[in-house]
Amino acid sequence: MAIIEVNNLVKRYGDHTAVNGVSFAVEQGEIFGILGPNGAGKTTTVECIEGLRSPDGGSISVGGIDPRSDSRELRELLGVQLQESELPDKMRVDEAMELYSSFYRNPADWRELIGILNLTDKLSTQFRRLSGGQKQRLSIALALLGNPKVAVLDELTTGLDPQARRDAWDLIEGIRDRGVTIVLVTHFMEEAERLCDRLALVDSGQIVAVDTPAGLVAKVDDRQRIRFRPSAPIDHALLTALPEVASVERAGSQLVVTGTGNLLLAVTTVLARNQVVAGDLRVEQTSLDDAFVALTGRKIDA
Ligand SMILES: Nc1ncnc2c1ncn2[C@@H]1O[C@H](COP(=O)(O)OP(=O)(O)OP(=O)(O)O)[C@@H](O)[C@H]1O
Repeated sequence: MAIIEVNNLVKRYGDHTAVNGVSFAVEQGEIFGILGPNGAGKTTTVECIEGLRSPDGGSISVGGIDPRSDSRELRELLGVQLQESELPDKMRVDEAMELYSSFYRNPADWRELIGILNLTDKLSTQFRRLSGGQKQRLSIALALLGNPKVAVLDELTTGLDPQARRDAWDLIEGIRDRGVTIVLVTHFMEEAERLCDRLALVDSGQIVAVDTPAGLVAKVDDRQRIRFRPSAPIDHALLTALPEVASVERAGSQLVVTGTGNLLLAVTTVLARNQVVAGDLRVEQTSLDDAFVALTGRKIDA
């Protein structure tokens, strides 16, 4: 069952159309990713879902509610991550949790949330003294305070170090396991691939594709890549002559052969026939990164 439905959403800033006819549905209980490069219209789309911006066209339903016409009901249903600048520097963690709890009819037990988010020993710490990862965790705690059915997390892990990012991923999976539907805005491929049940790829205000990470990769092609270090020089023409091979490139001392079908068997047979041994051989499947490039014609700069 869809908990969020976005139909033909249009949002303009002056004569710039930031979101241009976007439609998708988020199913209850999933982690739904919105992935795209800077300026693609991701934040504008979720701000319309959050009722923070008025669409110029199309319709949005969150649990049957129109975000613009019923903001009070929406607040009980939808948890929104605060931006860093929205918390006073000198406010302590426990003060922030108390204050924001008072905004909800049926707030969650904030001490339990703080425990889950591993911030119990920071209760009397001022916001400005928290690390980047701790600030992010606090913003997630605040987003979950109202026991929302849906949490919108925008660029949650930007600016975090790799370990803090992985911790945040575990946390998000834990929240989903508690039954919360999550809309995750990101421009990190690895994050999208690891976390999202389904993904909308967005580029220049439009949806390019919506599918599971594996489905997006399969949409593009079944191309494979083989990397190896040849034990002796091999004439590239011997490999490019194979019907399975699309290209052969040199990368330092390695050869990278791209192709389809039973590429591995075809390539290793030619190598063996020419007394060449393939050292450090690796077979790489198409990644979400490759899929994005194939579908949009450009790379996401992450
Ligand atoms: N308040 C605003 N006024 C004018 N233009 C805006 C405003 N907010 C966003 N834009 C423009 O609309 C486009 C989409 O911006 P948006 O922030 O939605 O993209 P995004 O995909 O979230 O990118 P980012 O990852 O950089 O946040 C961009 O070209 C941006 O410059």
